[in-house]
Amino acid sequence: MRIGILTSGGDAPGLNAVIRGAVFTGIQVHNCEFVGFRNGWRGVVEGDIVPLGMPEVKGISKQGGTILGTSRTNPFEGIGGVDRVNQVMQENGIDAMIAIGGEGTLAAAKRLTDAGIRIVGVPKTVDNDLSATDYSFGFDTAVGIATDAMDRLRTTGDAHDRCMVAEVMGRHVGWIALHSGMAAGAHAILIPEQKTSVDQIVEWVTHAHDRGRAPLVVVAEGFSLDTMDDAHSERGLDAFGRPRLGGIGELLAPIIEERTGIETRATTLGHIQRGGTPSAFDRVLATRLGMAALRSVLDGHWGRMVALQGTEIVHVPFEDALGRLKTVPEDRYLEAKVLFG
Ligand SMILES: Nc1ncnc2c1ncn2[C@@H]1O[C@H](COP(=O)(O)OP(=O)(O)O)[C@@H](O)[C@H]1O
Ligand SMILES: O=P(O)(O)OC[C@H]1O[C@](O)(COP(=O)(O)O)[C@@H](O)[C@@H]1O
Ligand SMILES: [Mg+2]
Repeated sequence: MRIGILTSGGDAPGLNAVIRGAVFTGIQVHNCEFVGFRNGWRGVVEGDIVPLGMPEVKGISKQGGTILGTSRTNPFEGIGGVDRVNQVMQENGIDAMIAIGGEGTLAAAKRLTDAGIRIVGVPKTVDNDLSATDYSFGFDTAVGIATDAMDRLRTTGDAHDRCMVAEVMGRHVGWIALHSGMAAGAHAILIPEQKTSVDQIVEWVTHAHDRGRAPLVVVAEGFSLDTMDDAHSERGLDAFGRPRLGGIGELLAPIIEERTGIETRATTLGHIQRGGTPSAFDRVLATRLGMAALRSVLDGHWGRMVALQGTEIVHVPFEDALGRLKTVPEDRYLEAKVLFG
């Protein structure tokens, strides 16, 4: 069998380990052949294909980014569409595809599978917001990087007796903020799921400071104060019409400083959280997902994605991952909240 692999959407540490897991098992155990589509669906639509054999995947599971490149191209736009995808697959002798990507990638994969194209999905999200998988690769790495950054912010905060605000990723959900904030002993964790007042934040910061602490406030980029309708966005829309988030930490810092009288600094971690080498956990998870995706292809599980449930890798229909975000449940937030202030 000849299988095409693509990575689509924002990158996440572990993409290369998924590719290696699938290619290694496919070639060594099942006599499959592979090609890579370059830059996500764009490579599918444009027929931009590269060889993908053992030499290409050697040693890549520890590499960040994706050896295939990625994009946010919609395969139904421009010259794309079902007929074009079928044509490129036929011309290149490709029997099936493994699509690694986020909700949009899987939505595209579902539409193509509904039209008869043979696709298996692998969920990708650094924010950990896809339903039907307990964790996605990249999330553990991002939490590790954010926690390390907060440990560092705490020592400089202590030295100057300052309040430090750390802004982390999390467009719609606060998983990275919740986990890294808990790990680093934050005095307040602000997430998109829980609108919060300035008064409440000021109370937590003041209380921590009164106990002799340099307060650490962790805020997800998608967080809104209770007075805001939408997440803070001051840099317009991206090429796909989504508001560019970022800057809520910088917005909060002067408010906290003015209201508490404690000197306050904000740091935005940004794409550092997505770059570089994946954690051991993410390498193992991603490798297992890649291997399972290959098994799903061999078993003909079209229209399904592999997922982690508990400690098992299972496969679920694309629709189970679509349309419903995996948000931080109230009880997980309340559990963390006990530690605030
Ligand atoms: N219903 C859809 N059909 C086809 N393509 C889609 C659909 N929804 C989104 N996409 C495409 O998938 C791209 C990648 O999105 P996604 O996989 O969610 O990555 P990310 O979450 O990192 O942005 C989107 O930018 C868009 O072009
Ligand atoms: O800068 P980019 O590539 O547009 O992406 C930024 C967005 O991607 C994210 O990192 C989410 O990525 P995931 O889709 O992997 O969860 C958000 O936290 C952030 O808003
Ligand atoms: Mg996403």
